[in-house]
Amino acid sequence: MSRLPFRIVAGGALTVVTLGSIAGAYAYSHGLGGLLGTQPSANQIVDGFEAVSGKHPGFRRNHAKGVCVTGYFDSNGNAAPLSRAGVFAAGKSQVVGRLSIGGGNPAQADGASNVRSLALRIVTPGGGEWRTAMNSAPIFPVRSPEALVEMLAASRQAHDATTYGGNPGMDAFMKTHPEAARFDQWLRDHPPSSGFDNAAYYSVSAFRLIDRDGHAQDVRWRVEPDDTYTPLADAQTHDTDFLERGLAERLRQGPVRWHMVITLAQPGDVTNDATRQWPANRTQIDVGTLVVQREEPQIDGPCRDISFDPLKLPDGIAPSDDPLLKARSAAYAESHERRVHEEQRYAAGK
Ligand code: HEM
Repeated sequence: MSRLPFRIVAGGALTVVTLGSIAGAYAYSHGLGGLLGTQPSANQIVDGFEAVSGKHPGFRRNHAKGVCVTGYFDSNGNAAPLSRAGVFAAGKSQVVGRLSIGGGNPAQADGASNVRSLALRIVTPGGGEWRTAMNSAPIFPVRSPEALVEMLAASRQAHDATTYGGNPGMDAFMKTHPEAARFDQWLRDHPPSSGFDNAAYYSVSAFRLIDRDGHAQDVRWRVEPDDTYTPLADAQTHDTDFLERGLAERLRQGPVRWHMVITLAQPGDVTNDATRQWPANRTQIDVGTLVVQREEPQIDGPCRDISFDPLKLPDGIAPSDDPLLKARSAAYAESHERRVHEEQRYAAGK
């Protein structure tokens, strides 16, 4: 699904433009599960991505366009009292990551994307492993997989409507899901960054840190760039591939750094609703520095076969009750299964 025609046809209907963009990134089909109000299966979800974006063998079914990165995470030890995970002990852990844009089309134009993403696999010297996939928006448009199914069905109608005029599906969705307006407003207030290097990336969902005595603290995390945020320039909106090119140019000057910051929830803060941010006065702890030293094409780079499953967590980090997490884990596994099989068939000449 190309987002550019959608933007043009949608014209002044900014709500539809921005939601249409994220819907492109998280598209489901009209799966039976969604229609019946039950959890959609991973198969239905991934079939849905293919229905919206077309089938692109060997590529991720969402966030298909991206680049592999490598480097390390240098923990300063500040989170060690809160979590027994080895990654938070002071010292360095290896990182293989991926920077991407949403959507299932690997040839999508960068200029049409208003959300950037960063996925990390962090492996400690002791072998503990933490995977996280983050977006440049701190909230998500919907709070449940069922609502996501509805939104994506609506976005599909809106996409079809680019050909036939009007967007009744998305208008109807916005009426029944007013929570999605928060995400829409956030995108309007925060133009996308001019590069991969100068965006912040957020866990969106809440997680729990578990200390050595078994005490749990609800948290969210983000990485804040050392590079100064600048908004996308007008000329970039017409540029298909500036993100990877810009990152390669930036890395020629030296490593790119982000500070990892953990936000501590207070009792009563909701942990099962990714459409809501916590109040701004919550305690924030800088827990270390993410350093990206190198980028490589995803086609044969070290991130190619990794599934950045948000539930692949080390001892000391646990999931929250956010219902998006299980749906994501299942869908990422199904997408991974399909693309790795396709690679194998291609390699075998079948
Ligand atoms: C129920 C909600 C969601 C579903 C069904 C979903 C689905 C998917 C799928 C199928 C992939 C491709 C996985 C692969 O082939 O390895 C993917 C990638 C990704 N998703 Fe989601 N997603 C959801 C929510 C989110 C949220 C809330 C975030 C932000 C925190 C997010 C961030 C990402 C990122 C960064 C990637 C790219 C990972 C990589 O580089 O391999 N997703 N998503």
